[in-house]
Amino acid sequence: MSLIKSLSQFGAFHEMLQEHQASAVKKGPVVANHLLKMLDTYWILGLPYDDQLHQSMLVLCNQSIAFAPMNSVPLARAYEVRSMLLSRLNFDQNKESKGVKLNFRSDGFQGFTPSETIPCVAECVSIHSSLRFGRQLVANRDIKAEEIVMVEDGFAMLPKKEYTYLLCSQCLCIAWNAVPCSACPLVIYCSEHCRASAWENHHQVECKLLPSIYVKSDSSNWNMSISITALRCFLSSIKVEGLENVLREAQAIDNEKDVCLESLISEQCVGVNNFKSLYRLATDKEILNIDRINKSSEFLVDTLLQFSNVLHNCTELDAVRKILAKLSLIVKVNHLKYQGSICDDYNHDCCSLNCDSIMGYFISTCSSLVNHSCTPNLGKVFIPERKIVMFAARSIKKGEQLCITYGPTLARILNPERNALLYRDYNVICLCQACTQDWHPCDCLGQKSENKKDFMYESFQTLNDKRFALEKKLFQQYGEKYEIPDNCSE
Ligand SMILES: C[S@@+](CC[C@H](N)C(=O)[O-])C[C@H]1O[C@@H](n2cnc3c(N)ncnc32)[C@H](O)[C@@H]1O
Repeated sequence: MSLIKSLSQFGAFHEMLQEHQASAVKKGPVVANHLLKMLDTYWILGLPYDDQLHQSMLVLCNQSIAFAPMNSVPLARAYEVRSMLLSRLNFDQNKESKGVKLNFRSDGFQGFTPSETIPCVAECVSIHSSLRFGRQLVANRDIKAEEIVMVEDGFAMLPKKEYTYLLCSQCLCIAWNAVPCSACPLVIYCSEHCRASAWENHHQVECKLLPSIYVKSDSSNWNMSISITALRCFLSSIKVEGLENVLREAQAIDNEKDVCLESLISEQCVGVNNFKSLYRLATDKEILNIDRINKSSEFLVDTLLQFSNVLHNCTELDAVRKILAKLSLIVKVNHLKYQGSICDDYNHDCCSLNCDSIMGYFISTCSSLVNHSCTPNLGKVFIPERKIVMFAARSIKKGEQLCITYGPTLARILNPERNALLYRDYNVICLCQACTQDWHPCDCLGQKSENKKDFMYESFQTLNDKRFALEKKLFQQYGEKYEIPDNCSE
């Protein structure tokens, strides 16, 4: 099954990349038909049908939709096959879109009183800074378990490479409606609305760059997802603020003596999803690593010059290179791994997906100020409309730092592997209590440390239970109730 899965998800695409140059990665009837033929082999193989197989087939079909020219016969054929697959999956399309369209109230979340200065966090949260952890969120009063402490919109999001043709490139919900970009074959959307927003925000330019970015990623160890997310941050910033302003703001921030402190004292720059707040996320310590990604930013600038006119007449190419390198670093250190919602009857999206699976990358500015702990006191859920919600996973005392776990499964991994992963993925040398006091079984010689180990596991369990309970509550309060197909089992 895994061979078939990988074949359907990305294999066909890479096969084509090997055969063609970047310039050839474009829509065309031949490729679209080829993908549909590959899909035919599934039927011929006569594998036992189940939701997972159909899901893999759906991905291949979506690829064909993405590669088919607009208004073409192959596009119509691919949509026909898709409808058949959806009916096999028992996913009625109308029901599906209802399932992911949640009806948020305009007055926000119940029990969430926004802070006056930073509206995306609750009034019970303050921002502090310390030598040990840098910027951090701290409870300014006792917080009860399950209280919501943050509701923030994503700044940029991107599906993981293997989910390119399953998830909406704009909001990361499952792209049941498979709305292709009318120009490039490398993204798929859940709705016309997401397609239009992405086009407006970044894709109008990104669309022309993606083919050469994908080809490069195939032939190097370069972290393509980080770079594309950084590119999206850059493109949406210049869209909103203009290139000149972005260059000016970046230079001003580069000249600041203490970026962390500056962003703490400048209210405008904390908790606002704008270029300044994002660019201030890179700390001096992290910037030491910037050389490692300079090469990829050089490539991005070259690609921007070759395939777009956004840098037309720009004389400060070195400055743009630096901004892109710094944004890549910021994305690398601050991105959160996007997970779908936990499986339950209220969230259809999860029914055929592994709920632990990491499906994409998410970055926003305020969530980036939350440090990691291997015994976290906050949980987080991603909800439709590109939002993240953080909540207290247990009661929290006034003065306690608010922490999440950066990786959903990290707490189950023992040290030293856990620390190695944190360093590799987030540049974090973890100074949380569990790590500094060696709360791991290798050192569990006495009863005391054994208890601590248990506590750590328990805290992870509690976190998951709370996440589950809160998610359920949120969806019940704010999500439109809809009927679940009878055979929609986990
Ligand atoms: C997402 S940022 C969190 C905000 C950060 N403190 C700041 O001032 O920008 C991640 C960075 O915070 C620091 N950090 C986060 N969790 C940490 C931990 N458990 N121990 C030590 N440093 C941590 C590391 O420098 C890491 O690269």
